[in-house]
Amino acid sequence: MTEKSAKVTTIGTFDGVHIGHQKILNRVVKLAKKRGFEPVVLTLFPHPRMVLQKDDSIKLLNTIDERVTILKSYGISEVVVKEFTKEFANLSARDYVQKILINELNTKQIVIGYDHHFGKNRSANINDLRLFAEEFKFTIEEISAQDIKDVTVSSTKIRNALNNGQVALANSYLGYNYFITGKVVKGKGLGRKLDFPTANIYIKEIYKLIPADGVYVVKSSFHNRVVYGMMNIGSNPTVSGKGRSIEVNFFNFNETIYGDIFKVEFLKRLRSEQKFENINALKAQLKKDRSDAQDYIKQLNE
Ligand SMILES: Cc1cc2nc3c(=O)[nH]c(=O)nc-3n(C[C@H](O)[C@H](O)[C@H](O)COP(=O)(O)O)c2cc1C
Ligand SMILES: Nc1ncnc2c1ncn2[C@@H]1O[C@H](COP(=O)(O)OP(=O)(O)O)[C@@H](O)[C@H]1O
Repeated sequence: MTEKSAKVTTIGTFDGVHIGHQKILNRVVKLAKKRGFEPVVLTLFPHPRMVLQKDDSIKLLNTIDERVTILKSYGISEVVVKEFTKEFANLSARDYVQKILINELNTKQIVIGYDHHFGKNRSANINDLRLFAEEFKFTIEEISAQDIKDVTVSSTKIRNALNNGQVALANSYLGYNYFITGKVVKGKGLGRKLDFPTANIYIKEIYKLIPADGVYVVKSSFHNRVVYGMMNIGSNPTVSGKGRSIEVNFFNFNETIYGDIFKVEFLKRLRSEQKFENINALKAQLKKDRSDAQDYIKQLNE
């Protein structure tokens, strides 16, 4: 068997991979380059709360596939996703370090926050890690309390912003536009009658956070061409819709896209969802929404 390449490893959930996380990733990438090692992230999935408290109300900013893609886009060469099971939660701190960080990954340097806890019941801390570092011959780069305090963003703040519809604020914390990824499915077939066909987006991951109900300016791409549009999230009260749907009317676009996968980015919130007197009133509002959205896009591209 060939020797595994040496790694600089950081560990965490990194939900959202926001600008605070990006600082840590940059440090990992830089250190790895300096020492000729590979920059690696070890991340756990599902979220411990989903497993230990069987909490399926928990919402995350990224699906696990999105998390891996975004982490790699910041220069991480390998993302190791460890399935968080009850057995995993029961690993002693020592077994976790020896089996996973050393034997599996060949970690030579760990980049970690001063307040990181690990192992069964999260009982071990950075001081324990220092003892393991001597035994297993790796070094530790600690991210200090001050460095962590300097970053005022958090995954929780971003979740709160999105739950309030504040997508522009969320985007400023994320350092990229918040997005969803889903498949185009059949809707009620009313959109085309309104002259506003809408692609209904189905997201299979129930733990993905969907921003607050309302109307948003969005951006996507189709065969490498940028397409803009307007999205409604809600229950379509005017046409007595049931359940929550996510639908986009793309501008200057006329394609049948059922079954296609779309990544859709949120740019700006336009308004709340409303119940209109009748279909004509809804249609008039949709015309105004399109005009507002296009004004915004024009200004964006100036
Ligand atoms: C940008 C946009 C805004 C919308 N706003 C509302 C709204 O405020 N109230 C409402 O009842 N429906 C709203 N709708 C949803 C329409 O009622 C919906 O597109 C129509 O019912 C077609 O549904 P279908 O795609 O399932 O056929 C909106 C749709 C879009 C694309
Ligand atoms: N500009 C457009 N924006 C969104 N979807 C479009 C557009 N032009 C054509 N389509 C197609 O029309 C479908 C939506 O039509 P619609 O009448 O709203 O029916 P349904 O909601 O039942 O699918 C989309 O899934 C897509 O395949």
